[in-house]
Amino acid sequence: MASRTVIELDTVRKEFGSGTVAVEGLSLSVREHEVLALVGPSGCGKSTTLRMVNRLVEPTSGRILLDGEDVTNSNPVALRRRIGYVIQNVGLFPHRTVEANIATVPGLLGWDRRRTRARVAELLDLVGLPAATYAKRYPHELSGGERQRIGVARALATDPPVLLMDEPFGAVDPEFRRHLQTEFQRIQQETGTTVILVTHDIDEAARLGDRIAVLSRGGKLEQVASPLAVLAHPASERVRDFIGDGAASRMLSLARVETTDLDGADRIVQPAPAPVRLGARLTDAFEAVAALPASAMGRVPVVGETGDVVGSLTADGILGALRRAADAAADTPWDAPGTETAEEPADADGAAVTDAAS
Ligand SMILES: Nc1ncnc2c1ncn2[C@@H]1O[C@H](COP(=O)(O)OP(=O)(O)OP(=O)(O)O)[C@@H](O)[C@H]1O
Repeated sequence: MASRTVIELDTVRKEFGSGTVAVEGLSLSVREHEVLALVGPSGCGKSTTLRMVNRLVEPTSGRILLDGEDVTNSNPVALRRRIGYVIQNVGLFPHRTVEANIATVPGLLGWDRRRTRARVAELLDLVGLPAATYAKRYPHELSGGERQRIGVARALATDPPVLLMDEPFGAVDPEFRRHLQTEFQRIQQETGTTVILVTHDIDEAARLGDRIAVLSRGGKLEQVASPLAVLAHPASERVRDFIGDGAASRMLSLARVETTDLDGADRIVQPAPAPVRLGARLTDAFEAVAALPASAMGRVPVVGETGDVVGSLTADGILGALRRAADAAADTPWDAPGTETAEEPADADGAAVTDAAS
């Protein structure tokens, strides 16, 4: 899967005046349309890394390229218009309405009133807060989760190709957090925005990230790989420590039931129990097997898209599926450390080939 590099960090270092080295020799590239989750223990340099991309923090050395252009040569204000930024406590202007908050960057760009109003309504719709109810409210008239969504809408106002998110769901309770994560996934898939998401929560990273970059103290890159590869094959003891317990159960929620995991449908004991779907998450398949009555002999029917029974699955089959997924993750070539800055394949015109439907 070849994809264009949108952001490239090239041996970036940040030493603060205090002598603290927050980031050391970090090289990392972010591909178009992907969500790269940046994780690691507290103080490892995640926020500093993010803030160097939009020049809220200047790197001490190294280069950061946005679409091939060194950001240190860009006008910081113009740069920030190309990069949306969402932080944990949102930072909405308290004395401005929701509409005026979202219209901040369009206002700076001199959009006319009609265009701005239409865009605000569109964005409110996108984040599930209808303009008729919310446009004229002030931030203090919103719940924490609603404020968070307005923060996302504001960051997306001028349709920036890149969105930086720093613990965007950190301040909300776990149940609502889950809801916001699902909403974020929908919005990201709809807009195709390239995202760097900082989180200290490995579950959030595994759920939302196309790839996970694990940093250790001093902003050192320990591993960058798909969530399954990080969970199944942690590249170092530090990554293993960061993941903590429960890697296998996390993997269950990432891997899916495939045809190769199934036995024949003829082994299903009648009356057949409720089936699971081909492509279901292994967690769901596992729950279905665990809930079987003794008479089912530990075997659940599996149905295809049309609802036809295509085979049967047991707990052994689920374990096999887990191993298969872990092996496949180890074989994914673009996850291999050190290939991050590899040349992109080029088409006949020399332009980078992207997998985006354009
Ligand atoms: N402006 C600053 N001046 C001096 N040191 C700083 C500054 N900002 C961050 N640091 C230090 O740099 C290191 C990395 O901080 P950073 O905020 O990037 O970490 P983080 O991984 O985002 O942490 P957390 O998960 O706790 O938010 C820390 O040791 C921090 O104290």
